[in-house]
Amino acid sequence: MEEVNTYLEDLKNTIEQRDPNQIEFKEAAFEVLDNLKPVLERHPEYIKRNILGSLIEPERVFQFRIPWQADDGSFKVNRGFRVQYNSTIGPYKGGLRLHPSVNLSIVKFLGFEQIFKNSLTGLPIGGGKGGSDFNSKGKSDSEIMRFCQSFMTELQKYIGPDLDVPAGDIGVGGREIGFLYGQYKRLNGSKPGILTGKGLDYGGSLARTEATGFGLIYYLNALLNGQSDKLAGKKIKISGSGNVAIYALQKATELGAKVVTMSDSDGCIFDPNGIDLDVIKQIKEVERGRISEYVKRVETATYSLDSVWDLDINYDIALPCATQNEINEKQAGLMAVNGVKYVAEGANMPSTPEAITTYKKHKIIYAPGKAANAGGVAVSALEMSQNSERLAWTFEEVDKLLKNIMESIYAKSAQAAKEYDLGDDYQAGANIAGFEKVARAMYQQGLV
Ligand SMILES: NC(=O)c1ccc[n+]([C@@H]2O[C@H](COP(=O)([O-])OP(=O)(O)OC[C@H]3O[C@@H](n4cnc5c(N)ncnc54)[C@H](O)[C@@H]3O)[C@@H](O)[C@H]2O)c1
Repeated sequence: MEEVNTYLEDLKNTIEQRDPNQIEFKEAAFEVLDNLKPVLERHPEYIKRNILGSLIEPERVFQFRIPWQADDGSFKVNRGFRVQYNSTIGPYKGGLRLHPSVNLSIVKFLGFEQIFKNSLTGLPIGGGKGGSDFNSKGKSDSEIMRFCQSFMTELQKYIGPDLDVPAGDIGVGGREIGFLYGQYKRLNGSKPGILTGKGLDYGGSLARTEATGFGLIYYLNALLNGQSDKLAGKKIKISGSGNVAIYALQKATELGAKVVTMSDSDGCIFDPNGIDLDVIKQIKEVERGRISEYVKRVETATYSLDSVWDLDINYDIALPCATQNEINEKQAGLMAVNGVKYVAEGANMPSTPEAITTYKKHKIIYAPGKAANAGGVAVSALEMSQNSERLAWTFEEVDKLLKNIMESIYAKSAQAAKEYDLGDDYQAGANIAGFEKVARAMYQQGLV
């Protein structure tokens, strides 16, 4: 016990000394370290081999500049990253994020989370992440294309179908993946296995677009079943209106729940009758407009500049699907007042540590992103399988596998929580179940 505490404290001090300013990375790493205490008590050999010392340090980090030309002829320069975090159980796998907030701390936190998430899927994929501080808002298609071409001109030196396979994340959807793939192909020839989230016409998988949102709802459904509860009739708040949010809305509505809010970085909408999927898809996927447009088309809805999480209404389930640290302690407290029973994260780390403590205090059941949003990377791995086979599976085949994977992630997390006597703590359950596979593999591979 004493040995475990000392070991974990030493690791935290190491992180603090090496990267004192990496706030998001420290938040993600400290959470995992705290949750792994009981595992280390059972497995002193992991301390002896310093498995966690290796796990917290990325195998490799690339940082580079991305010069590109704007439509007005001016020369711009952004900063690009790729963190190859851990390849113990397979090639590095994880998305690329384009957002002005992107820095090394954010890419490292996402890459670190990805190790456990990918392990939980049961598929042979390691953890990685990348991105740039490029702001897509207001950019023309040509500017996006020139930026993506320049990004890939550097990134292509570090990736490969059996080495590191990036995908989309915030700011990187089908359009960006198309431009990135096109540039990769110009430089290296046709290799569909180099990226996932590709268009269906050039090696993409059916159901990849829907995967994270659908997967979130499949996980939630399994969680509710485990509590002898059901999704039909539940009132849900969703934040965000991007890829994850839209397909979570679709599947939740199909299964009989009512989603009453969505948002973007400007504000949020509230529609007591349930958000209209077709209107959202038209605004966000076709017109690439702002969410405020919704109230011009749907009479029953209202728009406000507040965060979704400050809206004082009664509801049952919170699905944060926008960005990291979007829910603070006060907003988590409001959830308890509003009668929320479950929080399942579509986004990565959307709840601050204080918010998570508040959920637990009020017995709100909490499903962390690394388990609940693993559907995207799971179908990305299925896209890699299809690319290797030179085959394309049907939507139904992929969707069925996705559902099985999400149910098994819930079952693994619940089983780990039970095994370590942690009750309904699915956060610790996910961290432990994700870690155990990677730790066993690292142990078998020796000094890695
Ligand atoms: N796309 C995937 O397959 C996938 C998989 C796993 C996890 N995620 C995570 O899900 C989250 C959303 O990703 P996405 O792919 O839907 O991105 P996206 O770019 O399609 O959508 C992001 C959404 O969040 C909103 N948003 C961004 N910052 C905000 C803020 N500060 N306040 C309110 N809204 C804000 C944007 O307006 C947009 O609606 C991210 O945390 C991402 O890492 C995505």
